[in-house]
Amino acid sequence: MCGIVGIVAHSSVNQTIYDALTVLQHRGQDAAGIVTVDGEAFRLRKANGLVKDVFQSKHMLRLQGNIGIGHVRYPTAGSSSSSEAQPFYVNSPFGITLAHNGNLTNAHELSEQMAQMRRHINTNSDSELLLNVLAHEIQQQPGYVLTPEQVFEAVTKLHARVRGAYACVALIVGQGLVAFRDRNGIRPLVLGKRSTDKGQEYMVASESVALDAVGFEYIRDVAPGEAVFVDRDGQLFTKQCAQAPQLSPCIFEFVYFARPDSTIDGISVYASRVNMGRKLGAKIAREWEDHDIDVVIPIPETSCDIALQIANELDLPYRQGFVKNRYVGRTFIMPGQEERKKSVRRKLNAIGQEFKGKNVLLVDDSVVRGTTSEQIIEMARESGARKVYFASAAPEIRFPNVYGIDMPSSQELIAHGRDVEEVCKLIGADGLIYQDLPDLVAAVSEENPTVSRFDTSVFNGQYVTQDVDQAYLDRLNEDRSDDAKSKRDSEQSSNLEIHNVCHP
Ligand SMILES: O=P(O)(O)OC[C@H]1O[C@H](OP(=O)(O)OP(=O)(O)O)[C@H](O)[C@@H]1O
Ligand SMILES: NC(=O)CC[C@H](N)C(=O)O
Ligand SMILES: [Mg+2]
Repeated sequence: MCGIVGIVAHSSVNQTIYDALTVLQHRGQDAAGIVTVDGEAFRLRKANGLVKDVFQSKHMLRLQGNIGIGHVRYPTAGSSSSSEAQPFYVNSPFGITLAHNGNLTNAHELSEQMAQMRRHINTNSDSELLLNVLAHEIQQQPGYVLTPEQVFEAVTKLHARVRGAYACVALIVGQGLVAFRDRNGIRPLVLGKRSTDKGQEYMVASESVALDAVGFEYIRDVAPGEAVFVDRDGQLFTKQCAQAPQLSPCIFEFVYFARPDSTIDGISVYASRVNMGRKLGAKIAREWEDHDIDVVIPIPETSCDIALQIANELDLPYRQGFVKNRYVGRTFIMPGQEERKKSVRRKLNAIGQEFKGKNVLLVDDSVVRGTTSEQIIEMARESGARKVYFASAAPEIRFPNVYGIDMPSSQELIAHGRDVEEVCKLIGADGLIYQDLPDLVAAVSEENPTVSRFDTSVFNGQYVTQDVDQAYLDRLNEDRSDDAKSKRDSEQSSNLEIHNVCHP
């Protein structure tokens, strides 16, 4: 996952974009970048690292301008090299820079098309390809000033070429800011506004929490397939640019990725997690009628709201048995398995008295590779737990994700090719229970019944773009499994970092 933000304001945007990125940090910890337009020049700062480390005062001072975009990255294509940090830039037409959340499923095809159009792509990032497709389509529009209709036509043509998941924001020098969401609306994107003495200001962001943090008012979610254009005079234009759009948001945003205080497509992430807890609690009461659980303990941080509701359902005490080190980030979105493994014990520590002599039910939002559950169960036993049961608010994850979550290889998923008993044994639990998929879908859609379809591919292998076949998944596995990545990243450490934009 990645986080994106774009702002058109009447005063400097550098600090506001920075602040918005800090509340989107949970979507990507690998790299961060901001581009502003200062007169006719782009100002860019991007590098590997967290927002607080990438931007020092000297960079902020150079990021002048009233219009800008930002990105936090969690790589799902290409490498982790800083040269693939975003936003990406092309100098023609006008000068365009783009930030992308998602993952394209026809990158190979696009790469061939770009070569035929004699457009040079310097990295393996699908986002660089997407920018070049946009640049190509804008290039086809005549004149020196782009009309909103021309921008929308370019996005319409882009939708016709590009497949997969993409929520994007782009700046076009001298023209304005354009943002768009793929025809399935797989990744989230919201639009907000702020009134000032000088007039209206607009902002787009991955999650509504970013609007809240910087004092923008939520207008609405960008619709699937829709494009938003804020021109150089600050006027807002919107248009549906895709054929047969159908909202199908990624359900994993609600399970894990998004912050609980965000609302996505009219669904409160927090409320959906409470519902997940209610439904899973009911299943535990039903299937483990004679259970001997003494206490419910969450695995911080994402599962806390879910576990509290399970405790309520089962009429059991809820205890914070693990303390989270607030200075360690999210484990699952770390780049390699070694790092992820080490991070669990650095991040979580048990409070002995909550475990000693007790039968505990540990609750997590999901079990993906099993990195967390395996170690956490071991820690609970080391702390004296008598029995350790485990509940997952998401069903078994058995299929790769191709839309912006780095789960490229089914072999790395602990539930792939295994039944619940086998997984239970592997993670070392005394009992394991998963949420059922219809219950998960109901938990989320209850909050907005107008959203009837979700991408649930990691659970059932049904990909909403309908273009993902075994050959694609095999190639993904070859390109991006943990082994392939570590080999490639070490080979590419000397990747040329070409940033032909004013760089503070
Ligand atoms: O089975 P695994 O491969 O370990 O992945 C699943 C775990 O990873 C995530 O936690 P993470 O530490 O990333 O973030 P959190 O603090 O938001 O829970 C998620 O909440 C699970 O705890
Ligand atoms: N997680 C994402 O949204 C990743 C965006 C893009 N595919 C990249 O790898 O940079
Ligand atoms: Mg977690």
